[in-house]
Amino acid sequence: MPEGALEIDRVSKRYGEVVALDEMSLTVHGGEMLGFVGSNGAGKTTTMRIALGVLAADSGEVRYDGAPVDRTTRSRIGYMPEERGLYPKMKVSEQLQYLGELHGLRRADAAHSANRWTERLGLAERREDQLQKLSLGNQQRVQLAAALVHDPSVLILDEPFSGLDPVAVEVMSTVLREMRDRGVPVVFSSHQLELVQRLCDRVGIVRRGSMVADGTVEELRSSGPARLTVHAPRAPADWAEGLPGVTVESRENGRTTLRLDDTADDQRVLRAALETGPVHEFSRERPSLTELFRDVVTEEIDE
Ligand SMILES: Nc1ncnc2c1ncn2[C@@H]1O[C@H](COP(=O)(O)OP(=O)(O)OP(=O)(O)O)[C@@H](O)[C@H]1O
Repeated sequence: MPEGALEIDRVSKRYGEVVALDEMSLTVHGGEMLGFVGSNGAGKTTTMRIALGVLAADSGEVRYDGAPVDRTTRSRIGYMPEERGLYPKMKVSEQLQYLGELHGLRRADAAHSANRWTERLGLAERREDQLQKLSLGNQQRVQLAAALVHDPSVLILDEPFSGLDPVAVEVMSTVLREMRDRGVPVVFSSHQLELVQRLCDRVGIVRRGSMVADGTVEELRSSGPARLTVHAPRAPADWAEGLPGVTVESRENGRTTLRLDDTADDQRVLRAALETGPVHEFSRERPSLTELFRDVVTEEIDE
């Protein structure tokens, strides 16, 4: 059972004047699924391509199981590129078998694995079709099969869920969870934050080529600002103004939504609300991953 971690250690990369990665670091442990999120151009694809070795870093190191990734370990990686790089005119099963052999499987094992994955991913009926005759969603399933056909020890997937229908999303999610449960480190990029929040053990948020937040969804959520909803129907409009660490986000029908930073004291807020009359609701919520992400992106725009 594969158990090694994939480590990306202070990797930097420039394209001419453009700094694509600036000391990017991330670790995915065996048996862990990491969601890699960030705005367009933040550096996700560049990181993954460097991890796979199709692109060279200017500095930094990529390790698997403690050792720098070399040709042998590279062949143990299953990769799903963003620009789906399969042969349009080749038949599905031939293509998968060929890729399996390219990764070192014997012909019979590659054929067996190609059959197994096409069956598993609902492509059994399409094995003899040219890839280009398949719908885009089915082509994507073939791409996943191509990443899996050699039974990889590491899985790196660039936006594997984009453009998939809900059934295909479930198939993809189940397969990725299974790989994770078998001890494989799984990392995928996505802009579908609810899906990332639901599936991933850990999330890394990347901004301008560096990791700016990394942790379990719960850790990230508890590190972000809390939100408080207070229903005090008799409170005047300005009741929460001037409370330290508190920003009023909205107010509607006597219900005020407040954002609390680390210096805010929620009990002081409660006392201030009670001074205005009855308080029917006082509930504290942590931000969703979408809100955290928006905060990071907003900071980027503000700078
Ligand atoms: N071949 C290239 N030549 C020049 N600049 C590039 C090249 N590839 C990427 N870049 C630049 O590097 C930066 C990082 O791009 P990258 O594709 O890694 O981002 P990303 O996070 O994957 O974005 P997206 O979510 O849009 O896929 C961007 O500024 C991009 O314009």
